[in-house]
Amino acid sequence: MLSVVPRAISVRAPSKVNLHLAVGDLRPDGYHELTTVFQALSLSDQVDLVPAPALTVRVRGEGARDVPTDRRNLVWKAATRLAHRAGREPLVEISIDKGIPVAGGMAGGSADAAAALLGLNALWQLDLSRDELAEFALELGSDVPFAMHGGTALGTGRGEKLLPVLARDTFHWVLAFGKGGLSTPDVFRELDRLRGQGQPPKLGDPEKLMHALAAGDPAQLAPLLGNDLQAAAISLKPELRRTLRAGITAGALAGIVSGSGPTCAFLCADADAAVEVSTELSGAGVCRSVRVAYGPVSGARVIDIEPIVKH
Ligand SMILES: C[C@@](CO)(OP(=O)(O)O)[C@H](O)COP(=O)(O)OP(=O)(O)OC[C@H]1O[C@@H](n2ccc(N)nc2=O)[C@H](O)[C@@H]1O
Ligand SMILES: Nc1ncnc2c1ncn2[C@@H]1O[C@H](COP(=O)(O)OP(=O)(O)O)[C@@H](O)[C@H]1O
Repeated sequence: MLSVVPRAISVRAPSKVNLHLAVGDLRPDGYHELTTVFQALSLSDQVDLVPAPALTVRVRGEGARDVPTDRRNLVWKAATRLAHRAGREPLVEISIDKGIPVAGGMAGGSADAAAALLGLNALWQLDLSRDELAEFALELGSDVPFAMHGGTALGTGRGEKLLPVLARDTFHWVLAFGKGGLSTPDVFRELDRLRGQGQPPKLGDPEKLMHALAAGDPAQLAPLLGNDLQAAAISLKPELRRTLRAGITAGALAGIVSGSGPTCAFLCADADAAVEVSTELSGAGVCRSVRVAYGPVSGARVIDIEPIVKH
């Protein structure tokens, strides 16, 4: 009998932007209750997995120097936990090609973790269901379940309770990467501090925003984008104000800080407008680099399997 065993697997892992990020109260477990609308974007990392004599993580690309290659890397955690569950050693080399900015509020580490879970499930032929993988995903981080899910989704709880949201057509974005990153816990802590002083006001519910998504109308969506963490990110990095202004001056419909920042995401009228905004923003000297992207795209997906056929 012939059986096909994967020799190497490549997984594409998308970034995300929070179109709406309402932060509720701090819970006893140290997390905040969220109501968020995620959109998965075409800006991605690629994660390649190949059997190896020992667990090894390699990182290249955007911000690679700032990414740990030991047990602190989320893919390392994904591999050891999945191997433990399967009763085997995590003998795999994981190579990450980063396109997503590190500590940029675009969930790059979460994307890689989701990719590793999906890729190892295939490489080790574990046959775990999406629901079983989702449990591992949440243990690795609040954003990892969405990185597996993709598309456009409403997230509640820590952001892990996901419901798909209808988004007609494709939305076009320009992303301005910040100089340096921001730590997610620091930004949540700063929001708690600002709220202790009585500001900023909290976002309402995302109902209107979801109508605009269903209509596929960027002009209708633009004024409804909102992020409770934005004030905290700006408080820690005041130069973000200039970046946000520069994107609007360059012709974007709206700009927000992506998640905990410091990446700024600008919604544009269409693909041509996004290219124009990105060119102008690149010349404005208000950020480290600029990319165009579109969404929604699917969650982490196996894009290539190199098979060994066994007799
Ligand atoms: C803010 C968001 C918005 O999508 O993304 P990023 O901007 O970081 O990408 C997420 O909530 C981040 O998710 P993720 O980066 O996976 O965070 P985790 O590792 O789970 O948590 C890191 C820390 O962030 C804070 N945290 C995170 C999620 C949450 N619902 N409440 C929190 O207070 C906690 O201090 C926690 O210890
Ligand atoms: N595979 C990974 N890619 C990027 N960062 C990682 C990874 N694994 C662990 N990290 C750590 O997680 C931190 C947050 O990274 P990242 O997911 O890129 O940002 P954010 O939480 O802002 O979306 C980084 O500073 C880095 O130390």
